[in-house]
Amino acid sequence: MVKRLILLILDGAADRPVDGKTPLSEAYTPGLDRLAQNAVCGFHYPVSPGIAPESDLATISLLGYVPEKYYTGRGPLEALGIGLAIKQGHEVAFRANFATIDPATRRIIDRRVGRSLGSEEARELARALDGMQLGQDGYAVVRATIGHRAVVVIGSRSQRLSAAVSNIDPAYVRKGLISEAVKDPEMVLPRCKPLEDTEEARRTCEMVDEFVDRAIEVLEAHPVNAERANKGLLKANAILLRDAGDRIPEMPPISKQLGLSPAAAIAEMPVEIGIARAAGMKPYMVSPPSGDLARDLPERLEAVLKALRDGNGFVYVHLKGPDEPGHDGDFEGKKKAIELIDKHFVSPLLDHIDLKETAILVTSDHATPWSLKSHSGDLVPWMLSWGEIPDGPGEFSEIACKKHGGQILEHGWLLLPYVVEFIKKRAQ
Ligand SMILES: O=C(O)[C@H](O)COP(=O)(O)O
Repeated sequence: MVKRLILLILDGAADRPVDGKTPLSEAYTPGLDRLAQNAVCGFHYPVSPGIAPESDLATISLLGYVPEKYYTGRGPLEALGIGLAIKQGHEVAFRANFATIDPATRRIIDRRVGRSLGSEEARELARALDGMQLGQDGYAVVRATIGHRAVVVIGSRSQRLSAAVSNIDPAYVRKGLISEAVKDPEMVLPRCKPLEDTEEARRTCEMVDEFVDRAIEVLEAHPVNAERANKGLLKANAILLRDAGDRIPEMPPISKQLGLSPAAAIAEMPVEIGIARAAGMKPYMVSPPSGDLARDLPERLEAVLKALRDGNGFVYVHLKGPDEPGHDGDFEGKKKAIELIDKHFVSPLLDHIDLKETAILVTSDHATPWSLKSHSGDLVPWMLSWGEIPDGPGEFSEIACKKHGGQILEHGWLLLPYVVEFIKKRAQ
């Protein structure tokens, strides 16, 4: 009988075959191969066919929550992940990126400052922007998170604001509350557009534009950027805002949804920590990604083992590794990230669990094809490994799961119910 289920999400690991190969299919993964001896596998569209989701939307869907019903934007989840409360109606939270632009033309040179901004540098820059006064009684709260990433809250002391505003980031376009990755975006810093015909949305856009414009001046003049320029590094002289939201999603606890409790989460990025909190999971905190997977993964593994020892019936694990090389068009880097996760996480995990009692569901939140350098709406493979399953595909990849033939799910939110039902039926 399954006493516990581990959901392992390899961020961005899924890919689009080129010459019949993907980083997953080419990676050396003895741990995943062991899981694939006793497994079923298939595919899912993380949200719905044709949607190239961001990680947060895809993860909420994969945890079994229908986005149209629960999703309220990435900004509030990033804020929740770092313990920043939002005053609903008077504040709007955004996911932000420090970026490099040409201030004269507003052309975006690099949306992530070349992934070269240290978290301490980002904290100094955030401090220079935090508390900025906007309009009559507006303000900005700015918190750096990991690397070039940040959370920005735009607020007004007396007036109501709205999250129905466009992204100040061309890489993701807003369609209602969700954002989708844009293929070959025009890399120019846009102005904010209200997405509803209300005074609140117009007012919020005015404050967003004022913040973004004044941030360029402050960042251009900041000593951190003078130092970076002297070292020949890209300046972090702009801040991109996206995925506005004005409230935390109200989601029923996942342990109730699954009938597996209690529920725990091991996640590296603020947004997934925020999702875990919103879903009623206990986060087992780990240090932020250092850029060295071999150094970080043992700590992640230890946190998972502690969550299992503590008696959690559902453990959600979200490992960031493969996504960034996918965004950077780096096939070898993505393959290497998968191999390191296998070597330092999956393989040693298997030495500590009994697959007769612990089932493991491995998947990816979305595809980040290295050939596209962005998220895509491609089908994503999933694999359920459990000792009671007599055989399996023998390896975990888009190629192997296609050959093995398995359930294709139109929406990611169908996956966990399908897996729980599969286990129940087989256990009878
Ligand atoms: O790495 C992240 O924070 C996201 O998953 C991708 O966001 P980006 O496109 O701004 O890097």
